Amino acid sequence: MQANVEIYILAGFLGSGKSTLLKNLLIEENEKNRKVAVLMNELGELSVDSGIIGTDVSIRELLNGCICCTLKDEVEIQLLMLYQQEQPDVIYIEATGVAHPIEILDACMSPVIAPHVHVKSIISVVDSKRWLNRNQLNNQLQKLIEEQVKYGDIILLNKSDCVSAVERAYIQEEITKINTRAQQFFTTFADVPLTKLRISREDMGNSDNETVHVHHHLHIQAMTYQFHKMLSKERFETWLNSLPSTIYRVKGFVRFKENPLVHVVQYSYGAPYLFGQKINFPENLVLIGSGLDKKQLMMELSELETLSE
Ligand SMILES: Nc1nc2c(ncn2[C@@H]2O[C@H](COP(=O)(O)OP(=O)(O)OP(=O)(O)O)[C@@H](O)[C@H]2O)c(=O)[nH]1
Repeated sequence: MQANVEIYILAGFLGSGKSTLLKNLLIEENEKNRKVAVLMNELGELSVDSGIIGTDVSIRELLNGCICCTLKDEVEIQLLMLYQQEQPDVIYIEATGVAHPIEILDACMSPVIAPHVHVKSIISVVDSKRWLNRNQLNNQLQKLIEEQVKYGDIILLNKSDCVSAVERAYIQEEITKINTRAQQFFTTFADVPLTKLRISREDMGNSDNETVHVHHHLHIQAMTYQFHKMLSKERFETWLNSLPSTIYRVKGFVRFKENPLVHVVQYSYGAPYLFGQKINFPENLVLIGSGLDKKQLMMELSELETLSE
């Protein structure tokens, strides 16, 4: 069976250095002979020099919209196509500067593609100078920059050449207050070896019907559950309605005993939505949240299957 494709999400505010980082990573991947694909949410940002990055990089661009909102479905299609047609070892996703990390992860973890990918980390690139001056931005953008930091697994404090040593210490202190767990690196022109960005994965169990794709270090986590049996609709709805607020998203396909149709499950920040449809999809569920108690959730879902027998 084909191994799960690694995914790295490159997030960070406008002009922070995402494309610079991507170029560095592609050069290094080329030296390592790994097969790489790139999903970009921007036009013409990457000047593709195949002499440097190699010719074996599949680049897909998602234009005219944002991958974390209007182009979410497009992300799913592109990832699936890359997985099926190119079979890369790794996919780098460069989001726009205004994309929110949770929404990007949501877009990558569609129930169809989730079983085949492994989101290794969200790398948030911060423009150090911009960080210091962020109060010049409107409240919404300030919040976004802080959320990009809050949900990053690895934070590159880039453009460190533009700030003093004292400022660097101050930035580090501020960033640590917002995100205590992320690894931080000061960089100039996003120069950081790939090995520092690869955090090892810790799987949570290995049973047949569960796969965990995101490392426990990740602040926003995702998990996939594969159903093998039909459920009681009532029990499932009760479970869905009892989820804690730390679970932001649940989505997937479920089959109920009471109804022959596969049901699409959509749950976003507390609001559940179920509807039957005639197309068949693999019956699995993706959950996204922070501090997911994966073992507990696995148990609850498994119980829903057995109790519905
Ligand atoms: N001085 C300095 N400039 C940098 C550094 N890193 C990147 N730049 C420059 O900053 C500009 C923006 O860098 P990009 O890599 O395009 O940033 P981006 O995050 O992809 O930008 P958007 O796609 O617009 O969001 C470019 O002109 C880079 O050459 C750095 O560490 N120091």
